Amino acid sequence: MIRVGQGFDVHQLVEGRPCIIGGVTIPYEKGLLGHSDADVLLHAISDAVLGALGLGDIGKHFPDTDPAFKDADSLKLLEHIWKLVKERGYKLGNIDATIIAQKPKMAPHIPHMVEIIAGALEAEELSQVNVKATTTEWLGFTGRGEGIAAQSVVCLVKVVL
Ligand SMILES: Nc1ccn([C@@H]2O[C@H](COP(=O)(O)O)[C@@H](O)[C@H]2O)c(=O)n1
Ligand SMILES: C[C@@]1(CO)OP(=O)(O)OP(=O)(O)OC[C@H]1O
Repeated sequence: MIRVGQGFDVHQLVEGRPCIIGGVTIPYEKGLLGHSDADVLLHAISDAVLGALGLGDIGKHFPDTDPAFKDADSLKLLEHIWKLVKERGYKLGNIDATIIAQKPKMAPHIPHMVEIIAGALEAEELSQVNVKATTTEWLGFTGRGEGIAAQSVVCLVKVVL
């Protein structure tokens, strides 16, 4: 039995915030705005995982009106979601994700993001986690550097005992 989910998220780029993407703090003049640490990639992955199991979305589990999640570490939120996956008897098949950003350059940071995500989702091998980046060729809100988007697809596999 396999289950598939997809996730999409956007956060605004502003001055005075850290730029945390995929659990990695990327040196950049701006950072992502949100109630949590605004890790747009981990949010897209969280939504994909929740979607695969029919468990709603990240806002349902961690409301942005709840002070408990102010400046929350999105890796911790993903780890909590992963417990729900394991409780239901699933493990990671594979995950594919795309960061949509004109700047900063993601490529040097992607191997570190993959390691972090693979750790949180208890991947058996790093090839189960793929992270990509693309610009939008200066077009739209991402192209103008107003924000960063991310999307993800995840496949979960039922553990056979
Ligand atoms: N923020 C980004 C965007 C892109 N990359 C890498 O550059 C390649 C070319 O991007 P295009 O949008 O021109 O297709 C892309 O395949 C990524 O490897 C990046 O590192 N950071
Ligand atoms: C993560 C949460 C909760 O702190 O806040 P944000 O950082 O605003 O992120 P978003 O992707 O808008 O939705 C989920 C929120 O409930």
